Amino acid sequence: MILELDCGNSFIKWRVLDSDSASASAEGVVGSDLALIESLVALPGLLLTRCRLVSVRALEETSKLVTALYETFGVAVSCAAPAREMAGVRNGYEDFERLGLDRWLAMLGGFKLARGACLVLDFGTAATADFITADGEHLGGFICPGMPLMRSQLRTHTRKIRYDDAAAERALEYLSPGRTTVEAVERGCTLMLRGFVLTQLELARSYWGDDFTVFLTGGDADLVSDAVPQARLVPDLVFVGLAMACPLS
Ligand SMILES: Nc1ncnc2c1ncn2[C@@H]1O[C@H](COP(=O)(O)OP(=O)(O)O)[C@@H](O)[C@H]1O
Ligand SMILES: CC(C)(COP(=O)(O)O)[C@@H](O)C(=O)NCCC(=O)O
Ligand SMILES: [K+]
Repeated sequence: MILELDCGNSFIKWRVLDSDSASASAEGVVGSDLALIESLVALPGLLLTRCRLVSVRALEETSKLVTALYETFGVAVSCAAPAREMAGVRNGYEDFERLGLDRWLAMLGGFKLARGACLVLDFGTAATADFITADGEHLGGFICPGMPLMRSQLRTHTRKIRYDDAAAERALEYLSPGRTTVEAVERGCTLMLRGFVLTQLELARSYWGDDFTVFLTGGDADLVSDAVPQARLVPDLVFVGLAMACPLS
């Protein structure tokens, strides 16, 4: 069985593939290395043969996790690394190693699925947009605060914005003007994300007309999907790219 990990700034997304790689036999989202190991240990009949991982965390933090996986499961870990070019996509950053690896893998996955120009939008701790032309040239992208960061900035820098997760979830059933603090903040931040999406779409249209594919991924992709009915919602887009960047044979 193959373990796949996507270590973002807030959460580790994991899944276990059967050895034929065809289907995920288990998956989850956890907040720490320890919680990951616990979830995996609790799986009946787990026999890991390989592991591939992408991380946007500090090298030291990632190394710790790699060591813990080796010590617990005896599994060697293959980590995605930056590249100037891969699978027909050319990294557009001045310094290719500085492009977030989750962005890079989502781009590889998107370009493979679209077989043409694409706009890849990822809604995690940060919200990111990346533009790839039909011949695989990465034009660059944009980074702005995602939902978790917008919330926590408001909370940290005001005296009176405080509410719990359950209230936050209820507040997002509608997007009409808020009549409580939680509604005003949750809906306001959601509209910021949607505004971000619409601006990226406008730019993509100015480059490619209607001839491009939009991908939505990341934990908060659902919050914006209504605003882009033509988009492909692909929650595991980073994992699609991870398999391309870390082939295991
Ligand atoms: N099952 C889930 N577990 C945890 N967070 C989730 C889940 N579904 C959606 N989210 C939301 O996704 C966001 C984090 O997205 P994610 O792509 O995991 O971020 P990152 O890659 O930066 O760690 C949070 O705002 C969180 O509330
Ligand atoms: C932009 C990001 C913070 C997004 O991280 P995430 O929200 O997925 O945790 C990450 O891709 C990153 O650290 N990138 C390096 C900076 C860059 O891409 O320019
Ligand atoms: K991510």
